[in-house]
Amino acid sequence: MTDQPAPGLQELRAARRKGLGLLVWAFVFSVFVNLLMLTGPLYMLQVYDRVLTSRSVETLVALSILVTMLYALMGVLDYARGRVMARVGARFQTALDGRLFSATLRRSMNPHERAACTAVLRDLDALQNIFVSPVLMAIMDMPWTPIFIAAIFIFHPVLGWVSVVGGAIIIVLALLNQIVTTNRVRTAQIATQRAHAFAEQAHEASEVALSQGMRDSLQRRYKRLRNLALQQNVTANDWTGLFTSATKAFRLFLQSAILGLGAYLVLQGDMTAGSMIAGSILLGRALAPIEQAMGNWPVVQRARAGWRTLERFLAVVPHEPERTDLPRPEARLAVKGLTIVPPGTKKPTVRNVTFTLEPGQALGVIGKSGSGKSTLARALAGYWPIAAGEARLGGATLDQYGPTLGLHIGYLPQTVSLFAGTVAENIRRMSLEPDSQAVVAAAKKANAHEMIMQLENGYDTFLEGNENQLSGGQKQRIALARAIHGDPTLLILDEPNSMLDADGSQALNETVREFKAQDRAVIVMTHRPAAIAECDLLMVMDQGALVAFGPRDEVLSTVLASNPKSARRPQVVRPQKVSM
Ligand SMILES: Nc1ncnc2c1ncn2[C@@H]1O[C@H](COP(=O)(O)OP(=O)(O)OP(=O)(O)O)[C@@H](O)[C@H]1O
Repeated sequence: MTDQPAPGLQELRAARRKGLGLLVWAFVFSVFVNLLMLTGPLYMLQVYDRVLTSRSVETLVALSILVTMLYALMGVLDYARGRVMARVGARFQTALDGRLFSATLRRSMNPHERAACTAVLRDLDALQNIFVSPVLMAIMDMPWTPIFIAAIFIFHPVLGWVSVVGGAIIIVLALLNQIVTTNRVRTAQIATQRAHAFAEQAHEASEVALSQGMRDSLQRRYKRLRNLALQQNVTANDWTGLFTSATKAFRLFLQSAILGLGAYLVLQGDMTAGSMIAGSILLGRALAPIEQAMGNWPVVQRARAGWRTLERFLAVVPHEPERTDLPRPEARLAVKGLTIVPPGTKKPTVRNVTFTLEPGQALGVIGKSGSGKSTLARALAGYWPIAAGEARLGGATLDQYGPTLGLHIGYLPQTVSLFAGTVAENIRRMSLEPDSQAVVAAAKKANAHEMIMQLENGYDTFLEGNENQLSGGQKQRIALARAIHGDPTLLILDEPNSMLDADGSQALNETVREFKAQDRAVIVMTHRPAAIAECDLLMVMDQGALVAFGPRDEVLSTVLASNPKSARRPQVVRPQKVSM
């Protein structure tokens, strides 16, 4: 825990350091690759000044064999450098993948942040991408630019100075490129992300989109977003392209200018023809990294923007504190003054709720739509944070269990989500360790076993996430089996029979009965009378407050049976253990 870097910038730097050893190797390869870049100019120099003057074929052959070998070596080293850089990127990505996934998962509980969470994962890709793009290698080659230009000075000082001025103009173009395009590229990226997010949302809601005649409207909205993104991308590309082309043309011109100037100096007898050709080639090599970096500048800008976003994102998601594993708790739930504020909002939707649930009891929670039942379920399942008050399971607060809370609580949310995987994998909560016995036992308790056996491949039927071949009731039964899997101490079921038929409902009640018999506890949030058949206690909620609590029949008769609308006045019946 103590050796963990601080969230945010320190984490990113620590991830970058993971590849430092390899980066040193890439740099060493770069040194040799750049030295070998001198092969071409030196060959020219020798051919023009030695071979052509001596007319020696043997020298030409010997030089050519040497050059072939040197180029082959350069190719090998350049390839090795590329391989090493790809691995540097892989190390960086691996160092952050797990932490980022867990951080985005935690932030996803706030619906306003979900799109940003997906975007952050893409930011990591953009950062990893820079290691495999040619731009980083071009940056590694840049320190050689002044060395190559210095070598041109050896041929002739005039050529050297022309190269310096030419190089300076190219650097000014590169800086201008950055100044002019940075904001434009960023705006274009944001617009593109918005269009992608909209498309994803539309795909998820394809059922309603296609059945409610929304296709054209959605398509028009998508096209509007795409056109906006396209316009901005085209503008950004135009500017980048302008600078890239200007640089390329100027570099080619400069090479020819050096050649022309060199020819003049040769005519004046100030230098040899070989130096003239070698100088021109050397200038090309000196300026190539700048040109290459400019051509790939959008990759750098994207990565820089990604780095900043990741830094900000990780800084606000602390590391999960390491917790001492607590033993399996007793099914005693003590809730005191519980107030819950949904993530991303400020107003509590459940206020000051107090109650106790003993082992062997089942509690039904009823109330009008929007009264706070699901909010309570989410907080008790450890999904939403508790704003005030506390909830203790077996004497420990929920957060003291850390991630192991899920082992002790089985939670069936109101909206069922299944993952891409087999039925068995879904029931065993996507664990990588198969445990067929526990899976089948959970499915049997959830009355899902027979239904699963009817599927094409039984427990090994592959489900495509939420959009799969199952009916609503079938999904609910599999999700119930997932909640029961691992024999949790407390079972929290939010509208568990909203999609079940009479048999399913009956089986659910049997499961609740079995849980109670094993001295565990169950909480059922529901609108349906059938779901509270096994409940000993009943809680009535209204506008986020507990308005009645006590033995089921007492609460039903005193609060609801008389006048459901009067349920606003608290009529709390003291909790007590109901004899069974
Ligand atoms: N993610 C959220 N962000 C902000 N407010 C929310 C969120 N989810 C629910 N609420 C608000 O919390 C209140 C209680 O909602 P909740 O879903 O807990 O009610 P419920 O009793 O379960 O309703 P239903 O019976 O319709 O499922 C509502 O006013 C709702 O608008």
